[in-house]
Amino acid sequence: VKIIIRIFDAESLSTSNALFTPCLLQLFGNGTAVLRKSDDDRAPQARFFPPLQEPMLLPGTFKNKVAFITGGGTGLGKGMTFTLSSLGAECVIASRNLDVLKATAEEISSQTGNKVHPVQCNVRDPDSVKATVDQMVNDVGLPDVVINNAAGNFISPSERLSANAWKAITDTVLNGTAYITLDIGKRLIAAQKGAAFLCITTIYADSGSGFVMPSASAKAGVEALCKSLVAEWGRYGLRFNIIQPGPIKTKGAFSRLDPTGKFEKLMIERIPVGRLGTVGEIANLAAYLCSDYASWVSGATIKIDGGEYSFMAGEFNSLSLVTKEQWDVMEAIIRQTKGS
Ligand SMILES: CCC/C=C/C=C/C(=O)SCCNC(=O)CCNC(=O)[C@H](O)C(C)(C)COP(=O)(O)OP(=O)(O)OC[C@H]1O[C@@H](n2cnc3c(N)ncnc32)[C@H](O)[C@@H]1OP(=O)(O)O
Ligand SMILES: NC(=O)C1=CN([C@@H]2O[C@H](COP(=O)(O)OP(=O)(O)OC[C@H]3O[C@@H](n4cnc5c(N)ncnc54)[C@H](OP(=O)(O)O)[C@@H]3O)[C@@H](O)[C@H]2O)C=CC1
Repeated sequence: VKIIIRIFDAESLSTSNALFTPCLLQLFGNGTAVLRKSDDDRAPQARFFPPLQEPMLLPGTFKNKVAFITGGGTGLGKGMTFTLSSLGAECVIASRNLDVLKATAEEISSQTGNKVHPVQCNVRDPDSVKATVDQMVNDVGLPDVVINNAAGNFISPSERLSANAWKAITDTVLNGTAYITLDIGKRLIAAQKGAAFLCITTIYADSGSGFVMPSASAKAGVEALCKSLVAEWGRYGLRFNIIQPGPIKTKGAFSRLDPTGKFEKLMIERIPVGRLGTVGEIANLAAYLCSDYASWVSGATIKIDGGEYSFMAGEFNSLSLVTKEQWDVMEAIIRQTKGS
């Protein structure tokens, strides 16, 4: 990309045509205008990749199973709860806002006919976690499925973060996952009961990411926690897997990560599939990983991001935004070049 900018900056290409402006964003903006048929929220190729949302597993896959989902009242957690409940699970959803949990539980159980239990829980507080798990054990017993989905996040330059901002995110994401996993795990081990654990992290758990530094640090820690327990707790009948979603337009995430709405377009431009992911797509993958069809899957980390991570990783992948006319110009320059 740097090469192209230099080329377009060259005097030999001096022109008023905006296509040759020496500005990365403008270059990409023009490329996008070419790619986009309209100003909707999908690129044209998205028509090849329709999001199928309905539960894909067989009805009854989770019959007689209990699933515990943190953050199950909203967004992806709500979607996973709906799918598991549709497939027969009795779900327990836990987060801080009991009114939201109650509304979600009512909505889902009325659609699926299976009970959903709302339990207030602050995963940052180990005593609250213990009380929540006590209540679940009392109401429905120990879970067969545990999904660590609750999270906190917001974009901010790291130099603006207070110690408490770091703590709010890392306590929720990393410590919260640890408190839930240790509490439920110990009880499962004592009861000699197997279970499938799933952690929802994100694609930047691998790479780190500026402007969400506490979240990136905590999500990487969650992945290390999971992978450690794959090895250590397999002998107790416990398996652990990780889903790394790319961008999915939930209110919780996008209100904090794209507060002006300007970033969404940029995300779609770098997603090869040409659209954001959907809640139903995450829910189907989660259901599979937590089902007995995935009994032999432990220690898997699955990216579900429409190819965004690969796109961002490749040095020259942004060239996919260069138009045919721009390629004609560049090819001519390259072919004229002789020697080094
Ligand atoms: C796009 C592809 C990849 C996407 C990945 C997505 C990952 C996600 O995790 S999305 C999930 C988003 N959902 C949530 O965050 C839901 C829960 N969030 C919250 O409850 C809040 O946003 C928060 C995390 C801030 C926690 O709220 P709480 O009421 O407990 O804390 P506060 O007292 O409000 O804040 C704690 C300290 O953080 C400072 N702070 C808050 N917002 C900002 C900000 N925008 N910039 C800088 N600092 C902020 C706040 O001032 C507090 O610090 P202090 O003043 O020092 O006490
Ligand atoms: N949407 C996206 O683009 C992506 C999301 N993710 C991950 O997906 C998961 C779900 O995010 P999403 O659905 O988008 O966002 P939401 O904000 O809807 O979900 C976060 C949930 O966590 C709960 N939560 C937050 N803090 C606590 C706490 N201290 N104790 C208990 N529960 C808490 C919230 O409920 P309450 O406020 O009631 O406590 C909320 O239900 C997260 O792990 C996120 O990191 C990963 C990649 C991309």
